[in-house]
Amino acid sequence: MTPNQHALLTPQQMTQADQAAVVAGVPAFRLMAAAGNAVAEAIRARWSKRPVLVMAGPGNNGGDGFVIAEQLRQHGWPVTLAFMGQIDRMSEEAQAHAKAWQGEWQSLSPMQLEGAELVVDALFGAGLSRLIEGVAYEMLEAVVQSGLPVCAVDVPSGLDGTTGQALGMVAKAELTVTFFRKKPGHLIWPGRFLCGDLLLCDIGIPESVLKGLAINIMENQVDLWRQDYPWPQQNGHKFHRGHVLIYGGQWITGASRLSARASQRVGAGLVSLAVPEISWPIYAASMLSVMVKPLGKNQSEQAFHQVLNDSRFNVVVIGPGAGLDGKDKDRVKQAVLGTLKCGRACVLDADALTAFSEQPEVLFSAIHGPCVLTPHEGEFARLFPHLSEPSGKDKLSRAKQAAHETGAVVLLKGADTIIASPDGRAIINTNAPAELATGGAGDVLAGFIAGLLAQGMTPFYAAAAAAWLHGEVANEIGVGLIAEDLADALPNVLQRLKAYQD
Ligand SMILES: NC(=O)C1=CN([C@@H]2O[C@H](COP(=O)(O)OP(=O)(O)OC[C@H]3O[C@@H](n4cnc5c(N)ncnc54)[C@H](O)[C@@H]3O)[C@@H](O)[C@H]2O)[C@@H](O)CC1
Ligand SMILES: [K+]
Repeated sequence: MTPNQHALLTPQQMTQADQAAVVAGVPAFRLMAAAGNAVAEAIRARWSKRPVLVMAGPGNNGGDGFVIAEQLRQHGWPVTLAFMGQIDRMSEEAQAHAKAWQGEWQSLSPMQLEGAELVVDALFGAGLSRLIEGVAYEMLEAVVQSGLPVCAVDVPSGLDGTTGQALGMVAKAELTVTFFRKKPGHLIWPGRFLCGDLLLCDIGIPESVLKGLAINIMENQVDLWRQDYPWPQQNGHKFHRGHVLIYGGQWITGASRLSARASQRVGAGLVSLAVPEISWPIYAASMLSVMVKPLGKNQSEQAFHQVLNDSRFNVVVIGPGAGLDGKDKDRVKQAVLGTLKCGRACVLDADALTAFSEQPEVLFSAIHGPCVLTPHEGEFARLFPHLSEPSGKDKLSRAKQAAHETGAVVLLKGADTIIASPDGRAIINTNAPAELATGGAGDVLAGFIAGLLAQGMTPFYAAAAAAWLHGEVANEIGVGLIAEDLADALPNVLQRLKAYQD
């Protein structure tokens, strides 16, 4: 991935960026001044003049705090500065800014909240290295209890900038001001919630420093995959736009139909559904431009393999409504293994994942080609029990590890959907509204991914583009959304995307 404005830097990479900027000739003192000034400006833009408590910690986050305190004081704000640490053990630039602070400071204590109407949280930022304990814990706890608005500098103190997890205690911010690039922890829950509104400020770090950082985490934005987006070509033909084959179940017939419509809407040239003969009339009666293939009377576990022999199908979707009862489960497993064996690109969702929960390694060892797994947390836990939530591992690491172990692109769903590639890259999706948590939305997502894969996008970018489109259509529809609406709202979103592209 080419690092751009959507690159996400871990706190360690941010520190490297900071050091590289200094090497490139930007004095550390100036960076800190710019950071503090940016926060002070954001505070003045958001809040009216009021008594403010600035909590400054022992590192450079605290250094920023001294700059903010002085800036606000110069603009006539009543400022109390509560410091935790030793000035003479701070970095040179932080010491210089601490000396430039014209007021007094007191040792950090919850007592200082008395009379404050705003709290600036500059205790710990990128340098947080352990659980919040002791006086810092008591202070943050008192801030939470006070209910006062908080402006966090870089990250709310106690929030791990890499994982989005709280280490001990975090006071939720109303506004978080960060610098140069966002961090993954700003976007992953609960981090996204704890940051409140996030403001990204330029503090004079040159873009060139990005080249020296091995950046492999990005926020999902159009610029990431717009070059690869498969717009229909004037001289194109439906056979150039791929043919998606979707496995339909016997009992739950809506799910795979939602996937089919989504694949069509996102531009697949042709879409076919392979369904049990007994359910064929239901499928066939409700689909017009989707071809519906009956899987034969006996519906043996091999029936799907015969359909797969047709090499025009270049992408296969298995899972939505596939079924897990009785023989269904074996049929689903055989369909998945057959698809993987013949090297077809595939999207495996829902029942296709759960079908392997007793023997996930059978699935994993069969994956050799382009494959996207789209679990929600429950399905993920069944396939990767060692990586499930109680493991204590954060969502980004879990998705990355799962991609590494399986060789598939793993799209781990949620408000902060993560798309992880086996090569270590990851994209965090941020545009999904709460309305998307509704039955059938995942089936639509699987269809979007398959439709993009069929048109030649790579699995990683197909999954990213699909997740973004999915969020965007949901935002367009808003409250009252049901899964049926999603595919049909896509044309508007695609037209806007195309206009932006042109
Ligand atoms: N990276 C950049 O480009 C810039 C960074 N700046 C600021 O510098 C910050 C990073 O500074 P530092 O690397 O000094 O790190 P921090 O200021 O975040 O904290 C490091 C200090 O906190 C202590 N500490 C860590 N976790 C603790 C815990 N749980 N309890 C008690 N003490 C703990 C460490 O021992 C160390 O003394 C950024 O977050 C940002 O606010 C800005 O000044 C300007 C530029
Ligand atoms: K902070």
